[in-house]
Amino acid sequence: MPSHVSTLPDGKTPRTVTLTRESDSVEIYVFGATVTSWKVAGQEMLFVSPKAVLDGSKAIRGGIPVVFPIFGTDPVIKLPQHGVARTSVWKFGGVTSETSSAVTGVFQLSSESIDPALAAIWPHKFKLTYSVTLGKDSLQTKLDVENVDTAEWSFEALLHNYIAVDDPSRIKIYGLKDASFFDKSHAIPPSQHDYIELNHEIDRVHTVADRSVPIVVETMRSPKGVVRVEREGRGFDSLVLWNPWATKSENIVDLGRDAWSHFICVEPGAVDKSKVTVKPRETWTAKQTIRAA
Ligand SMILES: O=P(O)(O)OC[C@H]1O[C@@H](O)[C@H](O)[C@@H](O)[C@@H]1O
Repeated sequence: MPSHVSTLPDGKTPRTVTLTRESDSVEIYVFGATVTSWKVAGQEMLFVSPKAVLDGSKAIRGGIPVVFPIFGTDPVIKLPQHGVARTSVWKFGGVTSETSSAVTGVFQLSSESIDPALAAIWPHKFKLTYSVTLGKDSLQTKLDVENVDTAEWSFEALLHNYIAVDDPSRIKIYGLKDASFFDKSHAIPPSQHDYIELNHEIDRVHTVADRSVPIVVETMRSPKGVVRVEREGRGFDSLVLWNPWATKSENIVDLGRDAWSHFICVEPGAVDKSKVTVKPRETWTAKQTIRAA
């Protein structure tokens, strides 16, 4: 069986979907369409906080939350931080493709099914389709944003990957040498190398001109110690790096004391200067593939 759906105690409402192929698997909560586990030959590649809230009352701390239609907060659009997608219940549209090398599950969210209070703040009509494909040593997630309204609107979107690492001060991140950035934390100076190393918190929004260059993280784990994040399509021009380090993580209630030392967020997106405008009936598509080696 390529997929398994677990349900809430009523026995009917889907809670998680698990896709499997050979000894690999991916688990997705319908709450937020949040990927909460990706295992390659049994090894977990993503971080989920031991204090993550999984009952649908709060965005899940870890895995791959989907950020839409704002990134961070917006002084004009008064939506909650990172928007509505990560805290809405998505519909599982089923397994749409299964070959010997990959299996794909699809999730949908439309403006009609978000919290009416949030829809009143951001009243644009949209359809999101999120396709999760488990391949050999790879996880691909594709986001389609369709404007089903009568006027154009703008949005930000981002895939907030929490990549599991053992010690963020030992990792190296390649692929951002020529990228411009602004640093929300103003914590670390630009790297003198062709990689980024961390010894402090980081909260940086990069604009990446060349999407064909993958972001490569040497996680120093074993056996799969290299994670590549590739971006395809016209969509993801931004790349955010985030880790709150010890001091800032004290204020994050669902993170836990030392949890900051087990992840680096590597987040492809279309945010800030790369904000997107879609016309009526237009669909914007962006895709990432994460590979483990
Ligand atoms: O705590 P949240 O809402 O999940 O956000 C976590 C972080 O997400 C990052 O993408 C932002 O750049 C950070 O500024 C933010 O703190």
